[in-house]
Amino acid sequence: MAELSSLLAANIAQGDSVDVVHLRTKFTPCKGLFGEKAMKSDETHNASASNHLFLLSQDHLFVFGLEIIVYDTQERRYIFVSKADSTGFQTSKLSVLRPATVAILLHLVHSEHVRPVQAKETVICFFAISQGQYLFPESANNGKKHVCSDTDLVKWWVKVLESVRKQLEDNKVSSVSKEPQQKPRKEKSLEVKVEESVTGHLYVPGFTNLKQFFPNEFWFSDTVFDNGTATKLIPRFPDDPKARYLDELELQNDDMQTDKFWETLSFRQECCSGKLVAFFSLCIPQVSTVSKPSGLLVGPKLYQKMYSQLLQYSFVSPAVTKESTLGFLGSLQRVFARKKGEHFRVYETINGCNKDTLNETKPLNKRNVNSDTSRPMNVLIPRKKQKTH
Ligand SMILES: CC(=O)SCCNC(=O)CCNC(=O)[C@H](O)C(C)(C)COP(=O)(O)OP(=O)(O)OC[C@H]1O[C@@H](n2cnc3c(N)ncnc32)[C@H](O)[C@@H]1OP(=O)(O)O
Repeated sequence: MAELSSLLAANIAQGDSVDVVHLRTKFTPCKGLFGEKAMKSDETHNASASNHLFLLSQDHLFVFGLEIIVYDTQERRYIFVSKADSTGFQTSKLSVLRPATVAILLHLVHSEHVRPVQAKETVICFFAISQGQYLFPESANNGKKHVCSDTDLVKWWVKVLESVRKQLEDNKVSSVSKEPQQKPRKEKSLEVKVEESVTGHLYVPGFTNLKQFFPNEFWFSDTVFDNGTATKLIPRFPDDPKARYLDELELQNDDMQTDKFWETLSFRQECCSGKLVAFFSLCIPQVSTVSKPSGLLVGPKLYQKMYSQLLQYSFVSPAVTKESTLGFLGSLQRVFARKKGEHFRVYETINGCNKDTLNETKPLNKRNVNSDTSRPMNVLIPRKKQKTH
C-alpha cells in the first residue's frame, strides 16, 4: 500500500478530512547536483530530477504545502524536501501536518524510479531553517500560524522522520537484523550481509549535543555522505546553505575531504549567522515495492507558472486565504478542463466528502494578487516578526 491517498488516509487521524493537490513533473536530466566538473567526469553522478508540489486544504483553505524534488542517480535516490510551510488554518484538533508529511514522504520513497530500484538506496534529505513563511505569502502575519522556533522545528522533523523510519521498518517483509547498522555506511568496501536498518542522521554545524533530540539508537549525529572529496560526494540542492562553499572549493580545485568540510562549515557565514541550520537525512537501504506515481503530471513550464502563481497570492486572513485557495484551484481546474473535461477534479479528498470546492473557484482576484507578475513576492524573507505562541 504505497498509493498517496491510502497512505494519507492511514496516517491522518480518523475523522480528519483533507483535500490534496499534487503537481509533478516528469524526470528530466538535471545538471549540477554534484557540480559541473563531477558531472562531466563521472557517469554515476548524472541525475534526473522530478519536481513535486503538494498542497493540502481543509474547508477550502490551504493549510499546508510541501515542495519536494526527487533526484535519481545511479547510486541513490535523493528525496529533497525543498520547502515546508503552513497557513495556520488547519481545522484538525491533532496535527494533520506531520502525518501528511509522513504519508507524502513514504509515497515518494516507493514511487516511480528511473533507474533499477534494487541497485540503490534512498536518502530523504534536507536542511531545516525556521522562517516565517516559504510558500504562503503574508501567512506569518495572519495571527493563526504557528511558526516553530529553531529547536521546535528540529523536534518537528525528527518526529516526522522517525515515523517514516518506523513505518518502513514495520513493513519490511523479512528482517535479518533490526540492530542499527551504521558503520558499514562509511566504509563502502565492506559488504553488508545483514539487512541494514533505516537510520536517521542529523548534523547542526556548531552544535555538539544533538542526542537530546533523538528518540532511539537508530539516530546518529552525522551525515550520510561517504568519505572522500567533498565536492564530488556532497550534493548541492537549490538554495542550499552548503552549496556556495562547495562551489568555492571546486573553483579552487580544492580536494577537501568530507570530514573537514562538515567541520569547517560551522565557521561559514551561511551556518553561523545566528539561525540554526539543521541538515537531516533518513537513509533507507532498500525499497521493495514500487507504486504508480500519483498526482497531476505537468510540463516544467506549467509547473513553474503554477508555483509562481501560488507565491503571488496572500494568506493574511481566513477570508483572503479562502479566496487565494479557490483562485489557485480555479486556475488549475481551467488548465485541466481543457485537457480532460469540465468534471475532472484537480484535487483528491481524503477521509471525507467535502462539497465540490471547484463550484466556488474564481479567476485570479486582482485584489489579493500582486499585479507585477515579473516581481513575485519574495517569501523567503519574512517581512515582519511573526507571532510565536
Ligand atoms: C525543509 C524545510 O522547509 S524547513 C522549513 C520549515 N518551515 C518554516 O519554517 C515555515 C514556517 N513554519 C511553519 O509553517 C510551521 O511551523 C511548520 C509547518 C513547520 C509546523 O507547523 P505546526 O503548526 O507547528 O505543526 P503541527 O500542527 O504538527 O504542530 C506541532 C506541535 O506544535 C503544537 N502547536 C501547534 N500550533 C500551536 C500553537 N498555536 N501554539 C502552541 N503550540 C502549537 C501542536 O500541538 C504540536 O504539538 P505536539 O508536537 O505536542 O503534537
